[in-house]
Amino acid sequence: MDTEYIISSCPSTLKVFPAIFCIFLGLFSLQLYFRNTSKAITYWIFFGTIPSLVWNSNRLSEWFSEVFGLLGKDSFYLDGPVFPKLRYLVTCHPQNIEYILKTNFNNFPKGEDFREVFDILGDGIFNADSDRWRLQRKMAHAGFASREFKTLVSNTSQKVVEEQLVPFLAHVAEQGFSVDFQNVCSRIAFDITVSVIFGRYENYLSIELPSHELAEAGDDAQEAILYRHTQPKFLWKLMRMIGIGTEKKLKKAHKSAQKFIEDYITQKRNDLLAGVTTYDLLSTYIKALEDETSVVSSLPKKDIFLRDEMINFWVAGRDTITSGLTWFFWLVSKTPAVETKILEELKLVSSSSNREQETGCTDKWPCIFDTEDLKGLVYLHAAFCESLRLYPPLPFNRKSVVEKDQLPDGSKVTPGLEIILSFYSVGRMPWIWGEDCLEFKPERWIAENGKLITEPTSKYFPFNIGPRTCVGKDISFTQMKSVAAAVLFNFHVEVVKGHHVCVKPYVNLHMKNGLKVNIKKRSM
Ligand code: HEM
Repeated sequence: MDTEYIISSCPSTLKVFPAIFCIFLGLFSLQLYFRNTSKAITYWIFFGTIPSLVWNSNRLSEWFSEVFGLLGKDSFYLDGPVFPKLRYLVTCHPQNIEYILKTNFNNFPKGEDFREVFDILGDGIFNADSDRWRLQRKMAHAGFASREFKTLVSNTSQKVVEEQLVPFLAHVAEQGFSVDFQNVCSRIAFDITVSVIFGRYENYLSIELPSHELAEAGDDAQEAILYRHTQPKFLWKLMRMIGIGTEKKLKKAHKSAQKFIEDYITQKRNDLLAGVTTYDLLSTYIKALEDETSVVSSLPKKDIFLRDEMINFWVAGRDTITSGLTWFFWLVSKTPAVETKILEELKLVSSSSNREQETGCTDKWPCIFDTEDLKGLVYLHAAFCESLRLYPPLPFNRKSVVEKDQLPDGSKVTPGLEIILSFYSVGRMPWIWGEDCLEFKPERWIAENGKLITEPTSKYFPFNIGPRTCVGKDISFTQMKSVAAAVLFNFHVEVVKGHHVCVKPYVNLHMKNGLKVNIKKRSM
């Protein structure tokens, strides 16, 4: 074919080419449509499953569970628009999850997409992969495992519960008005988290229900990040470039959070220079970064690292504890048999002879439990394991793929595909947890000898598993048990009749309408 011919036939080529392209696109989409459409999930011509994804974006966790249930299997693909190509594998298959998070961990990093969506976490541990992550993990592990830090966690939880939570609830009980318990949990989680990370008491839970710029920045950021999860990348990037909508809100929230944390860091440096001894995470990190023998001393841009790491810890702690507590109280309030057993256990601990001598707890109101008491609360611990199974604060995790691989259930994964691990759905499949999987049964976690069962970890992922297991798992139980023991023993929490509980579209699993409750004082 000579050049002259090509030029002379150009106008008709220009007409024919789009037509050929459209026919190809149509055939390809039809093939996709006929191959995949089922009752469980609709594949649309040209758009794949993206319309279904967008349609269900405000109830992703529930939608995934419905699709798994209808398909009767633990994995399915979500195909994006034909052009550009987007593909997800959604799975709740326990062996797949174990393979991705543990057995072949190195093949499934967080990846670039994760970092883009969560860019506000900067250089922090959640966004890190490979060697950089290993270094940060080592550092975090050392901080969380220290005896002094664990003591600080117990003391601060007890202090915040005694000085803020109990007086606040006593006030609500006296006034007789109803209160949004999710808001109470969010405020107490904020105060507890800020106290262990920054060594500060912000009194965000107090009778006046004050506003707090850092807490509000966190809420705004969550909303915008969820939007990024459910919209095509080009759309939110365009919004970010122009500075409109949720992206505008996110930018403001990010700046505000950074400024707040930078101020905390400056004040902490001054305290340390003045010789104040503290064991909160911020102090530990400042000291380590200044110590030339420390593993993190070689890190570049130390100030940015310090700020971003603290933002990561704060985000990691606050919203998970809020979610863990709120769903727990709701489940307990609607399961009186469980509440009775928790109270019996608390009564036993509160009236143990040693304790009575030390605190005289049975005679006085309110009764606050300390770390030693909490260790003995097996049934309460089991109740938390069970509520986290049904309502994991982080309902899913995302992973990318480095090399072509096949998962234990036979699903094929290739680079470019994103894998969504649906922790929420794992706890809700009858073939994984039994026909009674939707029932709240702490007994699932207690062996015949009365000890806690740890075996179901092969199908239990609320804290992740493998090398990236949550570093805050132990402190979470201390904090949540400390709050739950004090609240249940001293108050009766009753959900307002007719209040509708449903899941909020958020990165963390929160309640859309909050949790409206009435509080009454309880004397045991
Ligand atoms: C009920 C409470 C909690 C739950 C259910 C929970 C759950 C999780 C999950 C699922 C992950 C993995 C996330 C991912 O890979 O993207 C994680 C990681 C992490 N969690 Fe938690 N978390 C809780 C509380 C906390 C607390 C209180 C802290 C600290 C203040 C904390 C600190 C972290 C950190 C630093 C990581 C990152 C670990 C890494 O990437 O190596 N978590 N958590």
